[in-house]
Amino acid sequence: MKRIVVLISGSGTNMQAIVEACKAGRIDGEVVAVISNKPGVAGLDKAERAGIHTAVLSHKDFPTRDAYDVELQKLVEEFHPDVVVLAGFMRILTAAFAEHFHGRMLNIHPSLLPKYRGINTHQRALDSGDKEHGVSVHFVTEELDGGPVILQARVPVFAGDDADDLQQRVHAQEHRIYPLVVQWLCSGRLKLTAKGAELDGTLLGPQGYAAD
Ligand SMILES: Nc1nc2c(c(=O)[nH]1)N[C@@H](CN(C=O)c1ccc(C(=O)N[C@@H](CCC(=O)O)C(=O)O)cc1)CN2
Ligand SMILES: NCC(=O)N[C@@H]1O[C@H](COP(=O)([O-])[O-])[C@@H](O)[C@H]1O
Repeated sequence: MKRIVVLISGSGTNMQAIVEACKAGRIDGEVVAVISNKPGVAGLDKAERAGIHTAVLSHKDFPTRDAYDVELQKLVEEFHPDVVVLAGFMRILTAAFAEHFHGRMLNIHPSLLPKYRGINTHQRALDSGDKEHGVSVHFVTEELDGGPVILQARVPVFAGDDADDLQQRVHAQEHRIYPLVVQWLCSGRLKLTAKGAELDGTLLGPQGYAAD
């Protein structure tokens, strides 16, 4: 049973999907802690209702990004994680933090990477007139949203959509694919090697696993 620590900054619906998958036996793991950089967010309530230890470490209490990440790394390690999951965690992590958890830290990003790294992805897709949008799960490296992509899911963009419409459509796919990838990592099927992301020993393409 792998130990999973989830980092959040907001509503925590992806964290909840992973917790539910663990409890249902679809992930060979247990979420042992949920840590937020923001106090009072709904994701903390969701975790507490699920009986999961929560902690808040506010970046506003630290003079630099490096100082924050040193403390965040100590806090995360208190729970002896096998896997660290970023689930709407809205802080850019330092190279030292990313390296410390190299190969065992995942992120979910609301775009079809490499398109739209960073934030505000739904509006950017709308502004570009994209007819397709989606979500990517990737390993976390120093390069922001640049780590090897593991799995993507696509959603259509309809005329009249606004950013909230896209967010809801993307969220539904996130809750479907993130638990899958977390299980691949927990079960040992997924590894980050010098060649990139490998699933069952097969190197994944630049946009991750392709079912067909
Ligand atoms: N070194 C890395 N850090 C992080 C990665 C990563 O791949 N490498 N993924 C992000 C998650 N993310 C998008 O998926 C993301 C989160 C936050 C930001 C950002 O610009 N944050 C600002 C603050 C924004 C805010 O508070 O609303 C900042 O940190 O100054 C961009 C992308 C997590 N970290
Ligand atoms: N750049 C990171 C980013 O924007 N991540 C996005 O934040 C949301 C968190 O929702 P949740 O808190 O309900 O899981 C998710 O849509 C995730 O893709």
